Amino acid sequence: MNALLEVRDLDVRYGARRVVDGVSFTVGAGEAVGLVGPSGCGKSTTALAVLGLLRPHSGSVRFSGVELTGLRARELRALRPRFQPVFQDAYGALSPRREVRHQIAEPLRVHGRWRAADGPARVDELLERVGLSPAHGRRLPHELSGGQCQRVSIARALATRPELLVLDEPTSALDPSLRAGILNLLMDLQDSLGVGFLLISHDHAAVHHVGDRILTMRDGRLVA
Ligand SMILES: Nc1ncnc2c1ncn2[C@@H]1O[C@H](COP(=O)(O)OP(=O)(O)OP(=O)(O)O)[C@@H](O)[C@H]1O
Repeated sequence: MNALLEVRDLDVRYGARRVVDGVSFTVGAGEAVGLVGPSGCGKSTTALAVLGLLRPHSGSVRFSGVELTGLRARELRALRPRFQPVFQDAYGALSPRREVRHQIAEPLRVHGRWRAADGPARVDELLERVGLSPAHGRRLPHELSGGQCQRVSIARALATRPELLVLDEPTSALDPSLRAGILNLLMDLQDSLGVGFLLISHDHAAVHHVGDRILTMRDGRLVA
């Protein structure tokens, strides 16, 4: 399997404090890799560095062979359609006053891929892909459940047909009854779209459910 994402000797510090210490791992094309560990061990910081949203002190993050550390914002933006984040607080990540179909379309507009002729059908297809219907697209976020909001976030992340999703605690804000639905959706998307995942969670059961491979982090280091 080709390494889609290759992280080598990642070292991230907040001021003098080293929070990620020599972390190395890969995610292959279409592979689901789980990153687990207790609260505060550095998982979210690793995710931010992988997404290019936080500059590491040292180390390398390569996506599809391209070194992300030190890229200019414009260069990173050009790659962004290929790897997309999904965060824990799906409701907070959505604008409260816009119908969700417009929010799903947003990455297409931002990256110049929106076409009036087939854009709306593409949004409906994305809604169905995540287990919602086109009618859900006409709702505002507060008219959806937490699980449905997370599905909208995932649909939006999929709009540009990314090869990798970086999901940081995507089920932690949800009722246990809704968690399994989202985890099953992720496995279904991996099968049907071939999209790879880096799935970050403190919930071992969730990550074991979905991950082809599990990385365990403690105090900023990978321990297994
Ligand atoms: N912006 C920041 N400035 C300073 N310290 C930070 C910052 N963000 C996180 N930290 C600290 O870095 C450490 C790692 O945080 P991080 O959020 O990466 O851990 P985590 O494993 O994702 O935990 P959680 O699941 O609780 O978010 C924690 O001790 C945290 O308090």
